[in-house]
Amino acid sequence: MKLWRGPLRAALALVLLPFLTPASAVEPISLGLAIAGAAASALTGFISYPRLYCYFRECCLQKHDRRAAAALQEDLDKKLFGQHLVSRVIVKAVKGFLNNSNAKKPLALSLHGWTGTGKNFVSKIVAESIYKRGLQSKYVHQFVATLHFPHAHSINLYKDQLQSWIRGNVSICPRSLFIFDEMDKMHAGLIDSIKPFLDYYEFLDGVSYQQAIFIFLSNAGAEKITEVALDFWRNGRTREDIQLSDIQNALSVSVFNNKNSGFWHSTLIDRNLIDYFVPFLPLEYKHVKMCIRVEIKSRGYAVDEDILTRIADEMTYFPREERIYSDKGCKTVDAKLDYYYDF
Ligand SMILES: Nc1ncnc2c1ncn2[C@@H]1O[C@H](COP(=O)(O)OP(=O)(O)OP(=O)(O)O)[C@@H](O)[C@H]1O
Repeated sequence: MKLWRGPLRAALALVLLPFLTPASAVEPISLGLAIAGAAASALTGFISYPRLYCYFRECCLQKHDRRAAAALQEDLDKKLFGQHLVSRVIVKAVKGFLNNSNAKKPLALSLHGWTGTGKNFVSKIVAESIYKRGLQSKYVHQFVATLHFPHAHSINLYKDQLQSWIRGNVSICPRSLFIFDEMDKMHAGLIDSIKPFLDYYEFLDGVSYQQAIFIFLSNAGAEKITEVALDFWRNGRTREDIQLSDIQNALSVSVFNNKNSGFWHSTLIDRNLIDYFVPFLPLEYKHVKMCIRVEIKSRGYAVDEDILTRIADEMTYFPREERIYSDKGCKTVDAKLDYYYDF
């Protein structure tokens, strides 16, 4: 209870002072001064205990980093389906980074995969593991290429804006999280403007970026990932046999050479500033069913197995002959539920 001693004692003095002193002995001025002093002392005591203060108000570096790493593992294990590589890489990368007080560069993760396979979902889980308010946190910043950087002719303006947004936000909070969605729709060259922030500099103009986290999301490379997954399937090997080394190099090369990737010939890849390329495997029928089940439960309804199967059957699957992978992943599951359940 050491934490409380300072502010508590001051607050107690504030309340008890008029009762402990004979009424006649307390002049209005000294009473006023005493009250002001006690209030100030209580306030400074309160503010000087960051943990307590941050319990009520959001702070940079809010969660204890070890707790954040444990929460991340737990959430991914519980909520993410069919992505053994993702869970493994994200937990290792984020945990290692959060626990390293001497990081030489910010953490940069590039998430790739088919639509609806969980890239945004995982970014949200990462954000929530670090900041209680997750994506709503003032230290988490999300950019969507088609929304924030729509015009090719404004690329120089976007480069300046992007740099000053990042510089400004990291100056306020070193443990800022930046999420770039739709990288495959970003104009080539734009993302290179943030290269200095991802590099191994201790300080740039007095600001250190070494505690920041950058996450890039993209559909680029999805074909490559599917190719590997299909190869395993056709050779009778399980999905869980796929190792990161079976995909990662081919993925980074394909993203680098893909004119529509936003990373086309990017110096971020060229200079090895992306720490991990994280492959999201296409989701199978059984994973779609798991998503539907979660969605039904989250709406507070009893699971009707017939409806669940019907919705999963309605989704479309590829390749045309084998029909193994959902072409929308788990996207649109919630919309289909609205049709079957009379909410
Ligand atoms: N692997 C998964 N495990 C559990 N739920 C998932 C998974 N993938 C997707 N979902 C569910 O589907 C929703 C949509 O997925 P999400 O937005 O993460 O897809 P995405 O990969 O970002 O797609 P896009 O490339 O189109 O942006 C999620 O909010 C989540 O509810």
